[in-house]
Amino acid sequence: MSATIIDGKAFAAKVRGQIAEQVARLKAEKGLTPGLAVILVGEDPASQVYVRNKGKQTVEVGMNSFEHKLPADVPADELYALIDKLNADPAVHGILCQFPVPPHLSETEIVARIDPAKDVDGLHVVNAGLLASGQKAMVSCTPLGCLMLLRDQLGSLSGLNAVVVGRSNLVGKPMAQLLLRDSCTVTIAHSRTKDLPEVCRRADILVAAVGRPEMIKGDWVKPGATVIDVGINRIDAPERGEGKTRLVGDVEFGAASEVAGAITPVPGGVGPMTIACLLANTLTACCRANGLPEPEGLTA
Ligand SMILES: Nc1nc(=O)c2c([nH]1)NC[C@@H]1CN(c3ccc(C(=O)N[C@@H](CCC(=O)O)C(=O)O)cc3)C=[N+]21
Repeated sequence: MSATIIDGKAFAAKVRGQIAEQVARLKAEKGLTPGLAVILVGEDPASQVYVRNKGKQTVEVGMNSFEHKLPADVPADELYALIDKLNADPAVHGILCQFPVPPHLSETEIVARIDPAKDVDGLHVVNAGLLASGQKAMVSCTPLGCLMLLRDQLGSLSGLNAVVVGRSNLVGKPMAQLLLRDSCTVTIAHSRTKDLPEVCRRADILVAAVGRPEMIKGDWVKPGATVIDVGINRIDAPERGEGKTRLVGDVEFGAASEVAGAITPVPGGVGPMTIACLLANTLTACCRANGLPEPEGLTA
């Protein structure tokens, strides 16, 4: 038996199409253009690529993209002054500071400085609290993207056993909250979990977000389960030639896809959904800021 491969790239393109339609309507009917500000500190090459892709896709769906590049040694005060300015700017509906930042800056303090209503990463404690207490929040892009893929694949998630491996504030914890909200029975597991393979084997929905290449083995997967692989790990690929690398997930894809009912690949799975949901969150923030109804099909 071979699993359905969930095409996150195609699904993300569809979501971006829906966003573009709603952005066009917002412009025509209300004269509003959603705006996303992205702050990049320093010149990390991988971050530069991500930020460029985000900017490109933001413009493609008809939104305004504001990029702010700061030197690696920017004093914290200057960064905060920029965030304050963006918080106060009515043309900016979403603010994202690309992580990681240089060690003299604190990610926690940066996130705390962003207006929760503009926190399209969903990292502010106010958003974490709103989500946990079942209220309207900004939800982290990656878990939101995973939820969209799961709903598309399974329809109702009600009553299913979901196991989330990983407990980060960015993915594991908000993912668990969203699954709980969709009436799953949720287990949050992690690297210290006793009998992790056994816990994973009980999962109808298995979300892997540990950041360790191919840690989740094929025989940890329940036959027919839906597997969402959040990991994006670059590993050496000497078989492709000297010095070459390739991307793998947190799941041993080959073996798992023999057992699972459906599985996301890496690349082409969750990654593209993360950026699509960043745009979705920016549209949502714009609607909320202007007292308009929530965009359709793009929120948790
Ligand atoms: N404040 C903040 N928020 C973030 O959401 C954030 C961040 N900082 N820092 C870096 C990570 C990483 N991240 C990715 C988004 C999309 C892909 C993606 O689209 N990946 C493609 C291609 C990957 C490739 O070819 O390199 C795929 O999986 O198919 C990957 C990684 C968002 N991040």
